[in-house]
Amino acid sequence: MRNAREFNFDGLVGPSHNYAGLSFGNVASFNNVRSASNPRQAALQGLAKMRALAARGFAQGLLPPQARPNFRLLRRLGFSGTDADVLAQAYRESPVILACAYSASPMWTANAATVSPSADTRDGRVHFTAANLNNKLHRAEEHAQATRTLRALFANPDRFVVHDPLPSTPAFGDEGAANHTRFASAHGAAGVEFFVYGRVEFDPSAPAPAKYPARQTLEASQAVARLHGLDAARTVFASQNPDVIDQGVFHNDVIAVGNGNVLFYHEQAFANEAGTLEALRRALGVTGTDLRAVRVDTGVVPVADAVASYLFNSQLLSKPDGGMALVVPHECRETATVARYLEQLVASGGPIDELVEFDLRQSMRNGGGPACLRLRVVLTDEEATAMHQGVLMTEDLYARLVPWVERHYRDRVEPKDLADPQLAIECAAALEDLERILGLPGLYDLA
Ligand SMILES: NCCC[C@H](NC(=O)CCC(=O)O)C(=O)O
Repeated sequence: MRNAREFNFDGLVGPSHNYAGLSFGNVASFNNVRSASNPRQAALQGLAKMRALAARGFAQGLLPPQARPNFRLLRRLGFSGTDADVLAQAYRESPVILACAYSASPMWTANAATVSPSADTRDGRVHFTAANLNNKLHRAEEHAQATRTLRALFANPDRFVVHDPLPSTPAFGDEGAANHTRFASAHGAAGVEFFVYGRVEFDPSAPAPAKYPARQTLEASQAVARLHGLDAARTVFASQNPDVIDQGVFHNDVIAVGNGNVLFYHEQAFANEAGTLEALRRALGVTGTDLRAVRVDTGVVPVADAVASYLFNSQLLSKPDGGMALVVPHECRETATVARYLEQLVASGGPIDELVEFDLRQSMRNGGGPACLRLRVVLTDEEATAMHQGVLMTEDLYARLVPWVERHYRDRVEPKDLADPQLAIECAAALEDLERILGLPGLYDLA
């Protein structure tokens, strides 16, 4: 077994962070529509989490924001003239399309890609597939920059492969790592990759939600597993429970999280709980490991409280000196059932023995918790050395990014501000500076 660590790449929140209510099926996004956002605070909250986890010895990096507004999208949809004309016309004729072009949604990097570490893949390289996110207009073009960014960071072809996204059609709806979990006895050991889907395109009799969209299909998950060269005996596909999708669980990472040999999940997470656990046990058995399932019952935490608090949208981190920490948002303390449950959880003598709490309210109000904000990439020491180093979180990088945020970010953005051509100019200036800070010239294709 190779020595490997799990790197968490958090999305650096972009300067256009706003609340546009774009995600039907995501309760927080809908509830906060058109309220004023604070992009500066959002970015600082995210950076504080990255810094704190890095300071504790967890391997931490970041993924840069994307260029906004997306002028290419606006022009393709027929808005024309100078940049200022395009913004004015879009605001007049379709403010919602303008909001889509301005969304800072790439901050939720769990949706950037699915990642398979080299210990799991046939060719021994780390495989990435950028998610097409085709369910929502404001996210459907993220894959272009996500692919470009991943190829810039993980450029060495002997160690890394960044696949093109799957076809952007409903049959291959792909939301990346938000519906993907990896289990292994240790990060560097061969593991089990677990894909959870919300519907099956070519089997109309398969379970599917009635009210809200299922964003991930089985066909997409299978294609990613094929592309990454995963071993069928160590790959599990499971159906999400369609009833919880209809209660606001738009990704599996709102109701389950896994790490090491631990699955922390809600009793209602899967369409077939017993069958899913059995499949995971069998696959982990191939690696000589036992599954430890930590189940939360509906009677203890109702689904609505799990959705409101984002209990399961937590990061489950193996601590350098043993044990696991659960990284939760403040909202968990404010939800009585969840607060009570968590106290008992860490005192229970089980695998999760510590809580780490962060204020991520700016992101939470759009339905993004600690787990949404990070992409996990397990890297061996050699792979870690081969990647671009400028995005790894250090005290020095933190000290450069805080003043960068303070220089470029507004502390208030309301829907009407998206019509202000000055905001677009500020966003462009921020990214121009960021390319320099991260040592990534040409990261953005702004032509
Ligand atoms: N993994 C968390 C993703 C949250 C994201 N929210 C949003 O896009 C809300 C954007 C808005 O409504 O302005 C989503 O639903 O995909």
